[in-house]
Amino acid sequence: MSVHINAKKGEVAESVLLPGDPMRAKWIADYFLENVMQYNDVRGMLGYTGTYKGKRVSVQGTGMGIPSTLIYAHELINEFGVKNLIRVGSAGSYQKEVKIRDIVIAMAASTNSGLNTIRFNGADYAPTASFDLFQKAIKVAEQKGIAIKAGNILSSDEFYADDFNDFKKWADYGVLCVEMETNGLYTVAAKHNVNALSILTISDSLVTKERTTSEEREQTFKEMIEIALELA
Ligand SMILES: O=P(O)(O)O[C@H]1O[C@H](CO)[C@@H](O)[C@H]1O
Ligand SMILES: O=c1cc[nH]c(=O)[nH]1
Repeated sequence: MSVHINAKKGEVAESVLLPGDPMRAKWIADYFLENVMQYNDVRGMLGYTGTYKGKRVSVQGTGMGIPSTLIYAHELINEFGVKNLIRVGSAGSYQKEVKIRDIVIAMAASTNSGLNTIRFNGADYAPTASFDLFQKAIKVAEQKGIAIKAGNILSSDEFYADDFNDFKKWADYGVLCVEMETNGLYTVAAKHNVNALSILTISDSLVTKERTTSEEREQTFKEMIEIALELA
C-alpha cells in the first residue's frame, strides 16, 4: 500500500491506463475488462485491475493537473513496479484541422507549469513520449483503421485561462491541443526509466467553441481506449 493507493503488492498490472476522471476509470473497467477487481478507493480515485484479451491491465484515475498526476505516477512506478503508463484523456483543440472526437497522440508536451523550471534550475526540459509505445500506438491505429494526429500538445496548469485567446500563440507554434497532465507524466516516466504515452480525444475546440458533455467525456471516446489497451 502507498499513501494514495491502497492496493496490495501484485494487485496492479505492469501496464496502467490513466484517465484523469476516476469515473472514466470505472467505465473502462466495466466496459472493456474481464475478471475485474477494484484495488483503490482512497480519495475516490478509483483503480481497477482486470484482463483484456487475456492480458492483465490496470486502470487508475489520476485527478486533474500535473501535481495530482505526479502523485499517482510516482506511487505506481515506485511502489507497484508499473512499467507502462498510458494516459487516456480529453483535450481541447487549438487547430481548426483538429476536430471534436479526433484522437491526438502527444509526441511531446509543452507546459506553462513552473515545475520543470524549478526542477532544472530555470532551464527548459522537453519531455517526450516513449518511442516504443508511440510506434506501437501508430501501428495499432493503422491496423484498426483509426485516424490519429500526433505532435506537440500543451499541458496547462489552468482550465479557465484569464484570456482564452492566449491559445493562439501556442497554436501558431504548432501545438495541437491542450490538456493538463502529460508534461508531468512524461517527466516522471523519464526520471524512472519507464514508458509513458498520452492518447487524447478532442472533447472541445477553442477554435470553433464546440464541446461535448461531461457524460460523453466519461463514457464515450472508445477508440483511444481500444488503442491504449492493445499497448498493455
Ligand atoms: O479527461 P481528463 O483525463 O481528465 O483530461 C482533461 O480533462 C480535465 C479538465 O476537464 C483535465 O484533467 C484535462 O487534462
Ligand atoms: O479545453 C480543454 C478540454 C479538456 N481539457 C483541457 O484541459 N482543456
